[in-house]
Amino acid sequence: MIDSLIEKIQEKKNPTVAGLDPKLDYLPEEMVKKAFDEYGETFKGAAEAIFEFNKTLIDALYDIVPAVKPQSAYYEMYGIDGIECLKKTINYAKEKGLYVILDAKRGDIGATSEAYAKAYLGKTDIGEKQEPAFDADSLTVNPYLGTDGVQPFVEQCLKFGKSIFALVKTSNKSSGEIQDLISGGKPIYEHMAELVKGWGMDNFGKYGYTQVGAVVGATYPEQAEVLRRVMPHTYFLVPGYGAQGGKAEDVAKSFNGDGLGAIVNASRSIMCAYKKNGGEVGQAARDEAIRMRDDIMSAVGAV
Ligand SMILES: O=C(O)c1cc(=O)[nH]c(=O)n1[C@@H]1O[C@H](COP(=O)(O)O)[C@@H](O)[C@H]1O
Repeated sequence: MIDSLIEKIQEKKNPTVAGLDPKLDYLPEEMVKKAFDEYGETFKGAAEAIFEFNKTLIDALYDIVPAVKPQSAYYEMYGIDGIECLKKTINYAKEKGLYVILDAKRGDIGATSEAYAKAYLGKTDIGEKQEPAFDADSLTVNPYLGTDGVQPFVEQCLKFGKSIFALVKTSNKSSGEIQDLISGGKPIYEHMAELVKGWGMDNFGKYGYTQVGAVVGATYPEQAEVLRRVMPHTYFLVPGYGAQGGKAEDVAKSFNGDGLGAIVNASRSIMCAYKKNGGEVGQAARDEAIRMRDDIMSAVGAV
């Protein structure tokens, strides 16, 4: 439920999410060496090192951030061992009370989206039984296949109390190639915003937000301002703060007047803070997460 994310944001007074996008290069050398000494230079060794890194980050952050966002690609890279590490990371974060937004940007024709939706948010049918496979709280979804590709995710959200964030205006430099094209007098991302709004219509939570959120990049503040008006009841996931250059005053455009409405992601700037600022991984990540929280809160006002 988006309500559960909102409550965690309010409890921590922090509208930010820490991205868990772990490349081996981001890990301290001794952490990688220890795992390689035990398991060799193998996917298993890499996955063990990454889980250790994620645990260190989660332990350092869970009492100050409401959510984490593991990016699936950084785990898929290490095959089955990487996927297992992703699942262990999801479980560990949930045990620590964090809301887990799995960033896998899924989306396909309806039938295949249904399989993705069951895999990541709902439960898989096995004979008479149903088992959760990944059991994330939320999933990023690529909605550019249209309504039939998104509806199965919405159904699983309603059935199992989950949420999704659909890509509307992405943070990357080429996002305008398609998303900014004008059609029928307005940009494609605005058409997408109207669809996202419609998909969420039937399921408002108690704080007035729907289970169908939108991804709106921190790097496009003018567009965010428009999108905030088009989708007043939609929660925004705002990536692009920090490493991609988004600033607090930029992300502030994605919030509503009540200080709710958006959660801002940073991955590299938190994970790799120890490389830039010195100190150990966990403490440096915590210091950066606190700095980011205070920076954004001062631009947004109270949560
Ligand atoms: O869906 C996302 O999270 C996402 C959408 C988008 O438009 N831009 C974007 O950067 N992301 C993700 O947000 C994270 C940004 O990471 P940093 O640039 O290291 O903070 C990565 O996991 C990206 O895959």
